[in-house]
Formats: sequence, structure tokens, C-alpha cells
Amino acid sequence: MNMNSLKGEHVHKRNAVCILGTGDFGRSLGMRLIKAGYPVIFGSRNPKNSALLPGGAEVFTHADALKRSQIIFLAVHRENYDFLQPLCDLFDGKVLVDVSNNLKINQYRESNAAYLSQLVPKAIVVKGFNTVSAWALQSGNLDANSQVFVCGEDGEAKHLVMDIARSIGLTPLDQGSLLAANEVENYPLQLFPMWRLPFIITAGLTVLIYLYCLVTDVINPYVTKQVDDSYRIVVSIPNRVFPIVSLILLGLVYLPGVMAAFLQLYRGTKYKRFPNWLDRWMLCRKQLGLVALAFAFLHVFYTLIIPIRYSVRWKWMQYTIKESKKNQTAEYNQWWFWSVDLYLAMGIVGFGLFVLLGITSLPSVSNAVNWREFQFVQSKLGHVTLLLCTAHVFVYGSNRFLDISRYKWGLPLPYMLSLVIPCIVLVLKLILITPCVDSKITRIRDRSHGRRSE
Ligand SMILES: NC(=O)C1=CN([C@@H]2O[C@H](COP(=O)(O)OP(=O)(O)OC[C@H]3O[C@@H](n4cnc5c(N)ncnc54)[C@H](OP(=O)(O)O)[C@@H]3O)[C@@H](O)[C@H]2O)C=CC1
Ligand SMILES: [Fe+3]
Repeated sequence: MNMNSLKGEHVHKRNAVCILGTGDFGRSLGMRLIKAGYPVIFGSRNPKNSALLPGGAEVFTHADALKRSQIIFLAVHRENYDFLQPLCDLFDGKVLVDVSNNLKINQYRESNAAYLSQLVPKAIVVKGFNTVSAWALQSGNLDANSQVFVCGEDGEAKHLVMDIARSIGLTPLDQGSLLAANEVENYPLQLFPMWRLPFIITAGLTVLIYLYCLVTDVINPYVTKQVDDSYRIVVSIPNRVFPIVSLILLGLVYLPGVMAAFLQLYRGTKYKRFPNWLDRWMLCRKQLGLVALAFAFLHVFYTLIIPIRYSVRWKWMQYTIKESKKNQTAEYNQWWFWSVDLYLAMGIVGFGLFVLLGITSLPSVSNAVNWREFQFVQSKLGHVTLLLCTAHVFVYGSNRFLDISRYKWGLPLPYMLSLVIPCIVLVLKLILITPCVDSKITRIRDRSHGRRSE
């Protein structure tokens, strides 16, 4: 009894929220709102037919529901909005939230929210919530995508809607005026918007380098010497492709950053927009980095199994037998011992830092460090990681470059290619951190600040 009256008191603090439409989205949103302590009033075409509604909610006809609340969520598809027209006067000065999505990008000439505000001119229309699914609301599984974009003409109305979003565990992001509604409505229809470019780059590089290695390692020996090395298809070649693609991608993560710094240096200000392609590139750096990390993981696992591969053990055995037949042992080669240990050590440390970079890019971790710490890890540690990984590949490759006879068919092109971008990044970064250039950049930023505060 006591509990009930407490609950009742709590409920009274929140304003009633009206939801028009008792479909999947309306019900899920209603359930979350009730859990957060909002009185929820549904408006439905058949108020009597409402067995599935969340407990604690009331349900009325559209008109009756509208009269009972100042804020209304419209959980109905755009195609059915015309039922609102006769109810137009009941919306006077009320906040009307459009949560609708379309089936295709730019399906209609004007956004659903703009259409709604023409249909119900007396309401204050706010767009929002369309990026969360009914399922996510219902299961409470909001960690992955708790972001909701909110836009509208009226700042106060937007704040009201954003407060509601926050109180049910969502993260609202103000996107500006109702003109942004088009973009907000298109967002959920894009398939992995941030992943498309990284995916295309990765797939392209992987296929090209794999095919190149296939020709040099399998097809060429077969054609010229009738040697069947086809077993290399499953481990040897992939374990060449993974590190190469990983290193190129890691280079691509840090290349736009140094390019942007040089652009600022050249323009003499940081308050000018970057070209579009550079912006897009910067925005998918995290995705590029995560794919690079996945490939680095594969390279590590493929490398760990080398000693148990039969082909490798067979070759060691043959070598030992050959040496013993000749009654000699290989010479003691300090340089070899050193270089192998060196590239292994750099690989291990580089990989460790790489994993650290990956972990700090997780939202739950990056939320726990402040901006400076994040910047330090992602930029400073990132470039050190790139340096170590590049050195790892370089020392590993130079062992083999010295023995050109191993490459009877062309030079190890993919190896060299993998070093190009990281080396460019590292050289540019080196220039950027020289005291002379560094102070120039600091001056540009200070001057720009001054201009701004004037
Ligand atoms: N499902 C989801 O995951 C998401 C949905 N949305 C958006 O939410 C809105 C609702 O989607 P959802 O709940 O999935 O759809 P449903 O089809 O499940 O529900 C739509 C509801 O609209 C009402 N309705 C249907 N036809 C009419 C009509 N002619 N006139 C008046 N009311 C009508 C009905 O409620 P009643 O019978 O009570 O009148 C119906 O239950 C859509 O705009 C959708 O784009 C946005 C994000 C995610
Ligand atoms: Fe390696």
C-alpha cells in the first residue's frame, strides 16, 4: 500500500505522454515510458481492442487521448497521417513527435516531419526516435545504439523531447531545424554507413594481394617447374595477405590526420571546412582501425601455428638430414638471430599497443577517459603502434630482400607496397612534430582562437 502511494507520487511528477497508434513501436515506447514513471495515454482507432497494451496505460479514442496530454508521439506510418486532419484543432500549441521511417531513401519529396507540420500546422512538430527499433526499446537492449537524433524548429519543444529520451535511457543528439529531418529519416535506411568505405578498401586489397601471391607462389612454380605448391593456398598465402592488408589499413587510419594538419598549415587557419572526401575519410577511421586490428589478430593466430604445420616440420627435417649427410652444421649467424628476435619483439609490442587502441575506441572505455587522455592514446600511441608494426614488417622483409634469389619471379611487390603508406604517414608526422612546424601549428590555432573571440 505504502509502495503504491509512493509510486503514485512519483508518477505525478511526470507529465502525461500521449501515443497515437498501438502498433509495435507505440507499445514498446509506451512500455519504456511507463517504466520511467510517465503516465501513458494511448489513442487508437479501436480503444476497446487493446489487450496487448502495456499494463498501466490508458487507452482512448484519438480525440479523447489528445485532450489529455501536451506531448504526443505519433506512432503511425506516414501513409495513414490523413486521419489527423479532422483532429487538427486539438493539437493547438502541443508538441507532436514524428517517429516515422520510410522504406526507401528519399521516398517522398518532403520529409515525413515536414509533411506532418503542413498537415497539422497548429502543432509544434519535432522529429526524433526513428533510429531506435521497437525491439530495442522492448528488450532494453539499448547499449549498441542508444543514439536518437532530434530536430525541430522550436527549441523548448526539442528540449522536452530530449528530456524524455534521456529519461528512458537514450542519448539524444540535437540535429538542428526541421530541415534536417530528411537526413534523420534517411539514416536508418543506410546499410552500415560508416563501414561501407572500409569494407570496400579491405575487400579490394585482400583480393588483389591474394591473387598476386597465388600467381607468384602457386601458379608460377607449377607452370615453370611442375612443382605442386597448392597447399600454400590455405595458410601461407593468407598469412602473407593479413599482415600486409592490416598494415596498409593502419596507415590509412593515420594518413588523413596528418594530411589535415598539413592542410591547416597551408591555409593558416583551422576554421575552414575540410574537403568532403577528407571529412568522409576521417569519419571512418575507427572502422578502418578495427578491421586492421581483426586482420592483425588473424596474422597472430596464423603465425602461432607455424611450428605444428606438417609442411614446415617436413622442411626442417629435410634440412637437418641434408646437413647431417654433408656432415656439417649451418654457420652461427648473429645477424639472423638478432633480426628474427627483433621483428618478433616489435610485432608483439606493436600488436599489444594495437589491441590497446582497439579497446580505448570502445564507447564504454572512451567515455571513462577524458578528452586529453583519449587524444593521447589514439594519436601518440597510435603513431607508435604504426611505427612498430612498420618496423616489424620491414625487418621481417629485409631478411628476405637480402636473399633475392628466393624471388625468381619478380620482386616481393605486396611487401613493398604495404610499407609505402605507413612510411609516408611516419615521415609527415615526423615533420609535424619538429619544434619549428609544431610551433607554427600552435600559432595558427591560437590566432584562430583570438579571431573567434573577438
Ligand atoms: N517498428 C519499429 O521498429 C519502428 C517504427 N518506427 C515508426 O513508427 C511508426 C509505427 O510503426 P509500427 O508500430 O512498427 O507500425 P504498426 O503497423 O505495428 O502500427 C501502426 C499503428 O498505426 C495505427 N494505424 C494503422 N493504420 C491507421 C490508419 N489508417 N489511421 C490511423 N491509425 C492507423 C494502428 O494503431 P491503432 O489500431 O491503435 O489505431 C497501428 O497499430 C511508423 O511510422 C514507423 O516508421 C520508427 C522506428 C522503429
Ligand atoms: Fe608479422
